[in-house]
Amino acid sequence: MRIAVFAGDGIGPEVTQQAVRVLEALALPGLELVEGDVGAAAYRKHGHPLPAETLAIARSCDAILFGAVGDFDCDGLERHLRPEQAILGLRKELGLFANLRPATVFKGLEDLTTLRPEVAAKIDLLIVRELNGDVYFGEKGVRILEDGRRQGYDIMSYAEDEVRRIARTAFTAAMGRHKRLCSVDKANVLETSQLWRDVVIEVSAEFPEVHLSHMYVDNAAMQLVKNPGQFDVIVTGNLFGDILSDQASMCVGSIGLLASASLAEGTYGLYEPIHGSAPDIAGKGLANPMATILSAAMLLRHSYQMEAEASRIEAAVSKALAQGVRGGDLGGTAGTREIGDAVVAAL
Ligand SMILES: NC(=O)C1=CN([C@@H]2O[C@H](COP(=O)(O)OP(=O)(O)OC[C@H]3O[C@@H](n4cnc5c(N)ncnc54)[C@H](O)[C@@H]3O)[C@@H](O)[C@H]2O)C=CC1
Ligand SMILES: CC(C)CC(=O)C(=O)O
Ligand SMILES: [Mg+2]
Repeated sequence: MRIAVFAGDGIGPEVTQQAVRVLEALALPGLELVEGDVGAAAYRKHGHPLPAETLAIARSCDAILFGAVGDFDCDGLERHLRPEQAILGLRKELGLFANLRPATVFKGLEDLTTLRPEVAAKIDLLIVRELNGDVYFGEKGVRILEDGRRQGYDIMSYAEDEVRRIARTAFTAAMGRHKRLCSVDKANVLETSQLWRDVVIEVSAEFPEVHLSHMYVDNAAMQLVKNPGQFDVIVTGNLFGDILSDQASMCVGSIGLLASASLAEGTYGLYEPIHGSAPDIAGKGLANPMATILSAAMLLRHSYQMEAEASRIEAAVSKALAQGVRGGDLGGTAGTREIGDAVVAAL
């Protein structure tokens, strides 16, 4: 088992350290962890947020455990040197096109979400976000118009094969759950979304057992708060999925709880919390590492088919929460290390 560990910036190293402790506590046979530099930390050391050495480590491993990148001090750098290019670059270079972001309410947290407990309690959804295309990877820049005004632009596009493969991932995920798939787009305004919708409908013919519905993204944002229990699997593009998953995190309690898997074809994957580097709390030992710990569980499940070990980690997180171990993000006082201790003890 050879796993790359890219901790990154801000709270990245703090939360990753706790996830590594949990992996080590499982005494997995042949576990080898290989650290690499990403983000602002890598830029300062190597002059690039995703150095060739880091990419080589990634390619030499079976999976990546990723913390977070981002540092407001780097916001003035040219875009290709900004810390966020590390995660975008890894996703693109490694063909990590399918981002799975599950959101469920842990027992005992129903009162701690921003929704009414009876609304939150029904949440058990999976957001399947396309990760290699959309406006994030289109041509972009700032140009000068004829009248001298500056104009920023980012091209949104999806090719049909890109939609087809993420749709298949989402339908397959729905088959393993409650067989309901909601495709979220903005087809009433965007041509990219109309093609998205047409292709998702084409792919649905391969999955006759799955009930497919469509929803505009603005309505989806509203429905996630009004009645999130209606969703089983949501499939959507890169930008909409990014936004909706942060929103879903608060529907279940905190962004410090949401894990993710970014998968390529096959078993290779990158696993990271959905949150960023949280500069406002970095270095203070306040970050909730549970999202990263749960990402390590997803790593064992998806890249190594270690279902028992993955479930063991998830049960330990659940137990720690049930025992009342709560970070500041959930209104508690437990620090990053203390939460890590509690999860390790609950394994
Ligand atoms: N995959 C990645 O590496 C991502 C990187 N970023 C980057 O992170 C930096 C900060 O971005 P923000 O928009 O502030 O998003 P953020 O997710 O880092 O933080 C948003 C808010 O949530 C809180 N928060 C996040 N994770 C938490 C945790 N584990 N425990 C407790 N509280 C937590 C933060 O303190 C902050 O108040 C930026 O440079 C951004 O580009 C943002 C999202 C993803
Ligand atoms: C920092 C970005 C590149 C992406 C992001 O916010 C995310 O993937 O959740
Ligand atoms: Mg995000």
